[in-house]
Order: sequence, then C-alpha cells, then structure tokens
Amino acid sequence: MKRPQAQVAVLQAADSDEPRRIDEVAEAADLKPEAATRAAFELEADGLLAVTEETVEHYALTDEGTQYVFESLPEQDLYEAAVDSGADEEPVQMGQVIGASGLEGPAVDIALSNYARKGYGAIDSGEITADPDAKPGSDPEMYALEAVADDRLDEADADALDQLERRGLLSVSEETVRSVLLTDEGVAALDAGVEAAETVDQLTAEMLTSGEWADVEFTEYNVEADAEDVSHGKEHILRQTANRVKDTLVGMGFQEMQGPHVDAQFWINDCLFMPQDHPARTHWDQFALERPDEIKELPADLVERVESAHREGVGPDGEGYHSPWAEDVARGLDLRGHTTSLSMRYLSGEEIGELEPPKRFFSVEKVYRNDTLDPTHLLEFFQIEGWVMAEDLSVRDLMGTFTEFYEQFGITDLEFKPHYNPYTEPSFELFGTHPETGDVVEVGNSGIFREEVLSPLGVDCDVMAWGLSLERLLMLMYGFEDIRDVHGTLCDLELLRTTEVLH
Ligand SMILES: N[C@@H](Cc1ccccc1)C(=O)O
Repeated sequence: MKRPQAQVAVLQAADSDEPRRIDEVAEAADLKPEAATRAAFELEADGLLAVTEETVEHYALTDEGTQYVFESLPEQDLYEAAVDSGADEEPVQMGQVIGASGLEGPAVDIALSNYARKGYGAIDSGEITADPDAKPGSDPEMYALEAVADDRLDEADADALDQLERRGLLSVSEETVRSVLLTDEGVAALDAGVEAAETVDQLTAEMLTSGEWADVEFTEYNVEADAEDVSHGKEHILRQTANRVKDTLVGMGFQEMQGPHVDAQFWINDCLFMPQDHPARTHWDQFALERPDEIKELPADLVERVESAHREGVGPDGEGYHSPWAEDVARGLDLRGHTTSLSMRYLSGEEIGELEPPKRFFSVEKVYRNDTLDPTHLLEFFQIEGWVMAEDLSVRDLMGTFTEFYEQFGITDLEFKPHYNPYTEPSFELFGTHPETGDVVEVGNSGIFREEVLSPLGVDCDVMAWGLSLERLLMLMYGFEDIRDVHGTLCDLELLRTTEVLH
C-alpha cells in the first residue's frame, strides 16, 4: 500500500498495545506536531489508527505560592505567634499576636481569614484564641503547595488544590492531549508493507515555474480532518446587524438619510423646539467642538422661523418659551447627541429639496453623549433614526410600524410607555424583555412631531418619528448583558468571533 510519507512515519511510530502521545509520535517520526496530527487524523479516517483526546491540567505556583513554599503560610505564622502568646489557654489581644507574628500589610487579612476558616482558633471582639489540637504543621494546603513545587502532583489532595487556586497561589491551565493507537487494520497494513508515496501536499512557486507540478501526485484532501482554528477578520456583529436593519427598513419602503456627525446646535436642538436653556443642551450631555466652534452656513429664513417659534410659539394661540434665544448658540458645533439632526435637515427641504407626503426616511448612524460608562451606556452608540411623513398619522401607525419592524428580529413583546420629549406630542418610550435576565430594557424613544417643530420646517402634514438603539436591539437578539462586550477595549473577542447574525 502506498501512503503519503507523513502517514507512513506516523503508522510506524504508533503502537498497537499502548496509546502514544502525538508529540512523542511526532518526534519519533521526525515531523512537526501539526503534521503528525494531520496524518493521524487521515489514518483514523481510513481506520488504521484510533485517536483519543484527553484534557490534562497543568498546575503552576504563582509568585505568592512560591513565596509560601519557601517560608510558611501566613495563617501558620499567626498560629505559632498565638500559641507563643498563650492564646491556647486564654484569649489574647489580637494586636499583640499580630505584632509578634511579624505579619504585615495584606498578609494580616490573609492570615486572619484562613486561620478562622481552618479552625486554628477563633477571633472575637479583638481577641484571638488558638485551638491546642489544631495541627498547622500538617496543613493539607501547605502539603499540596509543596507537592506542586516538587512535581509530586499525585500526592496532593484535590480539595486543597482547589482551595489554593481560589487563594491565587496556584494557576491551572488545560491542554488537550491526543494519543494514537494502531488498530487491527493498521497492524495488518504494516504487516503487508506500507510504502511512502511521492505525494505533495503543497503546491509551490518553484513547482509551477519548473513544470514539475504536472508530474507529481497530490495528497488527497481530508475535509473531515481536525484543522487549526484560524480567526480571520470579519464584519463586526454591530455592523452586520446595522446592515440587516438597513435591509429591513428598505424592505419597509424607507430611504436612507446621510449627514454630518458634527453639526450645528441649530439642527440638533433648535429645530427640535428645545429651548436654549434646556438641561440636555449643556455640554455635560453633548460634546462641543472647540475649533471650529461655529457652522458656516445656516438657511437665514429657516433660522428666522425657528427663532420665532421659540420666542412666540406657533399659530394664533402660540406661547413660545419666552426664554432667551441667540443665533450664536444655534451656530455652535457639537458632536450630534442624536440623529434627529438628520431628520431636521431632510424635513426642512435643505438636504434633497421639498418633500411631498407620503415619505419614509431612516438612518443607522453613530451618536455621541457624555454619559457615565456602565453596562448599558457608552459615550457613543448607534441610533436607528426614522420618520414617516403622511396625512393623518396616529399612535396606532407608530405602534404598528414598531411591531412590524421588531418582529423581523424576533422581538414580539414590545411595551410602550408614555414619555415626554420637547419636540413630540404624544411621545412614547419602547421597551423589550432581555432574554437572559428577564429585565425590561428601554430600546427606543418616539413620538409625533409637534406643530412647533413642523411649521417652521414648512411641513404641513403629520410626521411620526423615532430613535432606537442598535446596541439594545443586539442585546435583546443575542442576550448579552454588557454593551462593553461588544465595543471597546473590554470587548469579548470570543463572542465577536463566534456570533452569527442571521439574515
Ligand atoms: N431623539 C430621540 C429619539 C426621537 C426621535 C424622533 C422623535 C422622537 C424621539 C432620542 O435620541 O432619544
């Protein structure tokens, strides 16, 4: 029988009585461990070899563990000092015993907690007693620590090893060890004689230029062989979900909006009938730009109408805020705190000209807020902005749109709560249930734009609008609990590598 060289070497190095570890086989066969493993799996697929796997634990002492092997455990020092001070007969002041023990800093707490846990004695109201029958000299944890140091692992007690790991004195790592055993078929094949075939498993540039490739025999592919995991670059799950959201909205008849991340407060706040002394406008909430600090162009007639809405309100019964309004403030540049700035640009006709109802627009873009970082807040997140412009819209339309949208992501338990926004009336917050924790999580905010917003923009039909969080949608879809698993320096690479977004 002819087989590739590596397979022949592995067959010859394997044994039919004793499983041999693949690294030993590789050495005997003069192969790299990966090449030997690959050959072993190929032979296994043909029934000539059996491959077994086991997980082997490796124990190593940490620096602190090593230190105790040479000295002693802090609780042993404490016991010795306690007995020397007579605590085995009557309680002794703790300060005195600690002083005598020579323990300092964090070692004191370590000594006290383990002393009590191991029953060396009791600590009560600042006094310490020592149990005369305790045997710190034959402490199983110390014994296990020494066993690890001397490579006599089989003598160490399993509970003691666990405890040492918990105390940070030992680190445990796992390794998958593969071993091979010749099968009867393998033995028969060897008896019948196996020869190395001149097979080639890699096509090289030299073979191509020399023309040698045409004459050689190539190794067959074994698509079932265990191969090394290669984590290649891939699209981030947030980006994948953003694309899916875009597809979904396009499917629902929406067109995409685009616009600047840094924008004038005019588009971010003033068009939205947010008074200039509104708390959300302070720089605690939105990031302001120092240079340039002002937008160059704003449509003068729109600025005038927006100013008038703020000062006097809209319509015969308009009240306005009677609060100060300055164009300087409106011209200030900020990182947008929401993408409703884009909706304002589009609705005003500035972006793509005057719009006739019905119209539907959306964006899935980043927004920036000066929030405190926690499991559900970052300084930036993706907002799914959207609006529908039509005659006679009602809350039912708003709820129906969300129900239809979220259903496509498997979320069918939406809840709506009345809310307040300066720019919409009525307004609703949207909530979903976290699949793991069962907590009710806010996923978005919405409403129907007020007359004070629409009239200066020159829109004379209804517009319902929303801002939803892409990250929260992802949380509900995949059940992770900390947004920092997905973004930034603390992200969970394993989760990012393995999560698949289904389209
Ligand atoms: N801008 C709001 C979302 C929203 C947009 C449009 C209308 C109503 C609400 C937010 O960031 O929370």
